[in-house]
Amino acid sequence: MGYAQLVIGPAGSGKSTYCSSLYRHCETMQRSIHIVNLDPAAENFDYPVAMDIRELVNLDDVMEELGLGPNGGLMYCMEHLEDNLDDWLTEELDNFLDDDYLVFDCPGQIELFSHVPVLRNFVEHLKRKNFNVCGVYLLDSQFMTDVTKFISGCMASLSAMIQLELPHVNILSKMDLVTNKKDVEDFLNPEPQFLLSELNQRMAPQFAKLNKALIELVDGFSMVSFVPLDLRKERSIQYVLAQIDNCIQYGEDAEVKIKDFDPEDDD
Ligand SMILES: Nc1nc2c(ncn2[C@@H]2O[C@H](COP(=O)(O)OP(=O)(O)OP(=O)(O)O)[C@@H](O)[C@H]2O)c(=O)[nH]1
Ligand SMILES: [Mg+2]
Repeated sequence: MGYAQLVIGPAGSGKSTYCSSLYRHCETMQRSIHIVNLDPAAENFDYPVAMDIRELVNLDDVMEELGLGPNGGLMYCMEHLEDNLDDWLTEELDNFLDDDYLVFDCPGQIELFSHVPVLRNFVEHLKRKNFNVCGVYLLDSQFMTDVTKFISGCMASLSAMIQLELPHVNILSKMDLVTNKKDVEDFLNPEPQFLLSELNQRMAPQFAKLNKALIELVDGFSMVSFVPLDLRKERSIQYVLAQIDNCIQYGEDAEVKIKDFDPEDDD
């Protein structure tokens, strides 16, 4: 049984930064973790890249040869990945051990969840290869200070959740940039009733019924829950990781390994 996180979320939400911080955290904890780059447009990495989509397909070549722009080119690359699940991906996964923990750093294009089944098929492939997979959805805390942005963030996360049908953890990234913690705390675990009244205040009266339906939808999918992440704090990274590990039932085997270490060596 392998373990995997699929790190998704809008462009610039902090996915790659999260991956590199997670890598460093696990290094300190003497815990083995492998970060995979699934973004054909990525150029600089702060983590050792254990597997790289750019070895399969090159975005610059695709754009030049097919006359595509950056987004069309990226979609082509991802569809190329989808066509190569059975050969390229299977071969690459063979390089890992049975109980390895992989973290997939994905591109941020929203089309990947709304238009094409590539990530869904990618996940299905991982499951067939015996991976326990968790969707880790990052949202930038900068955009979480009022109810309309909160709802639109929830809807984007929900669309990923519905497409992928994975255990799903929502993360509020870049908490170090939040000056007024109270503004954001309102949205970490809000009461549906609070959201509805905020939304009704913001929008014209004719939207009242729609607002109610939206809040019920988001609440019904248990979406209204975000784990804050402050990368400056080891504790915060540890907490987020524990939530995700719990989702993919990573732990029992790991405990055996931790016992192999001499606790005296740790501090
Ligand atoms: N202050 C702060 N900045 C962050 C944090 N995480 C990411 N950033 C910054 O936000 C920008 C985008 O971060 P990335 O990690 O590249 O975001 P991404 O989601 O991988 O972006 P794409 O791959 O383009 O979709 C960069 O300038 C980062 O330095 C954080 O926790 N705190
Ligand atoms: Mg990135």
